[in-house]
Amino acid sequence: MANRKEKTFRFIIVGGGIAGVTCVEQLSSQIPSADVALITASPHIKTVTNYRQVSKTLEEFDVEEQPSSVLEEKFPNLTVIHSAVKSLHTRSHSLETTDGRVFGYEKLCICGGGRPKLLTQENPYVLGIRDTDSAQELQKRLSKAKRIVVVGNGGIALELVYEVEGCEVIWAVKDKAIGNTFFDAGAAQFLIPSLETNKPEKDTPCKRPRYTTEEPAPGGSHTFTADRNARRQGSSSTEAGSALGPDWHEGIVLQGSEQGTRRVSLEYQCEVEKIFTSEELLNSPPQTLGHENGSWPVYIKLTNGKTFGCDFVVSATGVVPNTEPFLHGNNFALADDGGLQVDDHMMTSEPDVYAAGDVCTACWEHSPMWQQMRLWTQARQMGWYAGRCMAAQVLSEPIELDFCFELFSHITKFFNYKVVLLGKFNGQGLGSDHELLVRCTKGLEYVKVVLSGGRMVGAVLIGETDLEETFENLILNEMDLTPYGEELLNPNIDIEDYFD
Ligand SMILES: Cc1cc2nc3c(=O)[nH]c(=O)nc-3n(C[C@H](O)[C@H](O)[C@H](O)COP(=O)(O)OP(=O)(O)OC[C@H]3O[C@@H](n4cnc5c(N)ncnc54)[C@H](O)[C@@H]3O)c2cc1C
Ligand SMILES: NC(=O)c1ccc[n+]([C@@H]2O[C@H](COP(=O)([O-])OP(=O)(O)OC[C@H]3O[C@@H](n4cnc5c(N)ncnc54)[C@H](O)[C@@H]3O)[C@@H](O)[C@H]2O)c1
Repeated sequence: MANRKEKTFRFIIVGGGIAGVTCVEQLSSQIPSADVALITASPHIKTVTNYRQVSKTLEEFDVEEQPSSVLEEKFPNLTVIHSAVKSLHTRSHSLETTDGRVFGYEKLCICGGGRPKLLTQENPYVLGIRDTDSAQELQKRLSKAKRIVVVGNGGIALELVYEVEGCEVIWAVKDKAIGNTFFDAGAAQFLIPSLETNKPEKDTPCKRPRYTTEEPAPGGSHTFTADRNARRQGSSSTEAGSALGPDWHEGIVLQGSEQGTRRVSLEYQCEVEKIFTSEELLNSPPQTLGHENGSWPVYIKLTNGKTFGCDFVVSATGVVPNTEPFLHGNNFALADDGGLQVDDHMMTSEPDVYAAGDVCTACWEHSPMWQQMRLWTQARQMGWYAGRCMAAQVLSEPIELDFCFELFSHITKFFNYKVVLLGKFNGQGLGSDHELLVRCTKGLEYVKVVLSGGRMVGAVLIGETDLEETFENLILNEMDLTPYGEELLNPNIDIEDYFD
């Protein structure tokens, strides 16, 4: 490295997202005298506000973008450096930023997050959503759009197709049902009517002790149209805000160029074959257009043979860890998903280098009820725990894997329903060695329990079920539930009293 070290810090944290900021807060509170630097490429930092511990492992909070001065005022020994890390030299314990400065560290934590795994990087009509800028770009482009195509079947796609109004949405999913990263086909079936209306239909609980689903035919499609006024009546009013947080879409207007209804057409079990610009289309065989006219700026051909013209494509196809600047010349072990492998102390394979949040992959032997998903909650938990591990090492204190990694838990909202996911909520990794109990009341709630060897190992709770704490306890206690059988989901039994 040509440049000399400007300063050596005891701790450097890279990344001003939830993982990095939480790590800084934890370290600075535990060792207030330590010199800490936060190096971040973004002008603002993300902080957790209104934190609420819902149960032993479930937590809820808001995410706010704030100026970094807020953090510096709180922690006098903290220096925030607004620049991107260009290269890391683990042997000399130093890193270089894009503005040519070099900083030394005793301990480093990489919290560089992830970036959208776009269908293609080169096409200006293909958008990804990650931060405030990309959300604002989406809002701007949407305001002039008549039709968009959303590709992907995870969190962003679920939120987007529900929120967009005044613009036709073609939603292309690889799977047989919607929301494959969070739900199975049964939950998807429960949610689908919300695309047409938000009015809850009052039915009596229908207990479905064994699980059955009706799947769309391969390559099948469905169109859902919602009445905007009906939807407004059903939804509670929300204040607009500028921060991209768990309710990121509530801070921006996702309104297309037309007034009125929401219209979502679902294309199941298909992927993207090709994306054409209108110029490229001129040079392709005439049948490529299908029933489309040639006046859209971009066209997308799906593997089910259909071609759609649209104003732009949203690629909601997951994230890739932001590892590039840190790899060259170093010897990091990478996981299959491209993340920096970390052990049960959030340490990477390089000495004195830790990692947390979306950039890392948890490679310790997980608790049977936990799995990594790239979520705000886990970014916060990992950042917090990485800070504790770094401090513990410096202070020569022992530390054990935190309890939050015992049980996977996530609380969120999809299609205006509260959604709680616990443990192996989709029977992940259980093969055929599990059974499901399902209770479903159309428009009101969907409760699914995953049982293995008579014990509850996971649950999906959609709606105001109020079951999260009891089910969390049943999973953590590993209680044999065989004697209760299907009574477990009997709506006429107050399950809390049952297990008191
Ligand atoms: C639209 C959207 C909605 C979401 N909704 C939810 C939700 O409802 N619930 C939920 O739990 N999760 C949600 N997520 C996931 C959640 O945002 C992420 O899991 C979480 O933000 C990851 O935090 P992080 O700190 O690891 O990374 P990030 O928030 O990505 O932060 C990374 C930071 O590192 C900085 N950085 C990157 N490279 C460098 C470099 N070379 N040098 C210096 N700095 C660098 C970046 O500028 C940034 O400040 C959503 C994600 C998106 C995109
Ligand atoms: N409420 C929430 O909890 C929430 C909301 C939004 C986003 N998030 C998180 O933000 C991150 C980004 O969200 P996301 O929706 O992009 O990712 P995701 O991982 O949730 O979903 C990605 C989806 O894209 C599909 N996919 C991948 N490659 C594809 C391809 N080539 N063609 C078609 N489909 C493809 C996958 O099957 C999957 O359905 C994720 O970590 C997600 O968990 C969470």
